[in-house]
Amino acid sequence: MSQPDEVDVVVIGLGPGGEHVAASLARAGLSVVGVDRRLVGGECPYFGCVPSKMMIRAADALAEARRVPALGGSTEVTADWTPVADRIRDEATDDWDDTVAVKRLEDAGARFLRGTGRLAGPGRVVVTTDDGDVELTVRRGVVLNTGTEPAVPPIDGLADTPYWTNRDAVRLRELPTSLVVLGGGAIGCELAQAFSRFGVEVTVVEAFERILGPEEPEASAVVASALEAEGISVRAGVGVSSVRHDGAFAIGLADGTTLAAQALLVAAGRRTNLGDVGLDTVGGDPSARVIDVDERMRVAGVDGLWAIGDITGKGAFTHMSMYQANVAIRDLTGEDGPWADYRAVSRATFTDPEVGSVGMTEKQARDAGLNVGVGISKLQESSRGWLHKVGKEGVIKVVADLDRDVLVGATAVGPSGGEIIGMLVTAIHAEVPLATLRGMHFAYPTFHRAIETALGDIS
Ligand SMILES: Cc1cc2nc3c(=O)[nH]c(=O)nc-3n(C[C@H](O)[C@H](O)[C@H](O)COP(=O)(O)OP(=O)(O)OC[C@H]3O[C@@H](n4cnc5c(N)ncnc54)[C@H](O)[C@@H]3O)c2cc1C
Ligand SMILES: NC(=O)c1ccc[n+]([C@@H]2O[C@H](COP(=O)([O-])OP(=O)(O)OC[C@H]3O[C@@H](n4cnc5c(N)ncnc54)[C@H](O)[C@@H]3O)[C@@H](O)[C@H]2O)c1
Repeated sequence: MSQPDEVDVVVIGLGPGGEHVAASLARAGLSVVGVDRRLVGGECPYFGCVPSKMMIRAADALAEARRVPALGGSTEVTADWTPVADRIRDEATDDWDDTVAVKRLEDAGARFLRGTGRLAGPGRVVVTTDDGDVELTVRRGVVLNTGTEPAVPPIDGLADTPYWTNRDAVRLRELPTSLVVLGGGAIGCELAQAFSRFGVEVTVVEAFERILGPEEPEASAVVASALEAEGISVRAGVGVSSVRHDGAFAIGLADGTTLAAQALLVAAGRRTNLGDVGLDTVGGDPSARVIDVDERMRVAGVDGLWAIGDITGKGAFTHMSMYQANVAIRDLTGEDGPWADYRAVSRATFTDPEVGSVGMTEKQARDAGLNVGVGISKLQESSRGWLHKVGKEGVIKVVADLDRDVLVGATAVGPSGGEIIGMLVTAIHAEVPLATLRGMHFAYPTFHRAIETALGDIS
């Protein structure tokens, strides 16, 4: 190992946020090294949001075409996976090649090292590359953005089988005839519906009592019945107890039944990449599942260390990684905030119907001891829902803190649920009084007009 290089900032892990931090700080004139052992940009562009949303866009187009007979004519829909597989390769991932992203980073003025980065004591980082170890001394700080890997539960026999994770699912050239999806979270539900719409026979197995566990129960119910109406079998409240593969999968469930399928997709959550980043060398806890950060994204109790993205446990979303990146950039460049605030974190799950949500669920608000009021309206009972006819099911649920007279949480399930939620994000973020919200204009006949009904229902 040669003499350590001295730099201002090292970013270990270049997910969406880490890439943004490295490029922005380099553009601001700091000397920056960005380190990634896989692809610059992380999970989202290559294995996550982007390829999955391309699959979903195509699947939704097929579903809309199949709805034509109920509304105005006839269609014959022949699904073809080839354009989707091609688009993922050509437009999204460059066939899982990050040359463009590396050039973008280097053009911003950062140095890129492909390898595994590890803290090696205060102000020191060692990067293990194919050409040996590179030692770096850091003047200003290290930013961790090491993200997650798919979690694979310790199920009898599973490890010895050719199961897929999201990283395999987005690379498929050809679809299986049948698929079991282990896990009914966001990944499981989104991909289950996309594959089903391309003709795959899909079963979702979810150990918790309902799919989309972090969402409101009303959202889980609407999505579960939409999936079932399309022919997806949803087995909630039962875990997978064994997996065997002998040409095809035999998946044993805890209730004694066995499912047969050509393919198995494991979508059972994520494992944070924190075990091998050398947290122990700076006084951190190497066995921590998530890393504690303050409002400036500084790691609690460790000088000169910032963390952003999924590893902070504040919400495993690209927009969270980018939000926290901007906070860390402000702190590292000596700006005066604004600092991180998580009251109005929003998310969209791109099932059809879509689930948009923000802030607290009713249960979270009650557990927090708030004086809770809840209002609900059903999209299918709104004018727009009635007009929409097929695919009209949905629900708006708002959760209010009656003592403060503001909303603290909301869910919008239905066509464009992820867009409808936008105004409720503003309401919660800006703490708009309920009386002000109730006095607004809501255009007729929009889906978001159902929010007015939900506000009127709060009790
Ligand atoms: C199928 C799927 C669909 C998704 N859809 C959405 C969506 O629609 N909307 C949304 O907001 N979010 C979505 N997500 C979540 C989103 O992908 C992540 O929240 C996002 O990528 C942010 O992650 P991150 O910044 O923490 O890092 P990641 O994207 O996980 O990147 C971390 C990077 O660090 C690197 N790394 C790890 N350890 C080291 C080390 N020691 N040294 C060097 N490099 C290292 C990894 O190689 C990786 O490139 C989806 C995820 C999946 C899997
Ligand atoms: N649209 C989006 O924003 C989007 C889309 C996909 C993923 N994501 C992010 O990625 C994260 C990971 O997604 P995910 O769906 O993998 O995780 P998740 O934790 O949300 O869901 C995993 C599900 O698997 C179930 N499970 C675990 N072990 C099981 C077993 N042995 N048998 C049956 N079920 C089992 C869990 O009960 C859980 O419901 C999400 O938390 C989300 O933040 C976001």
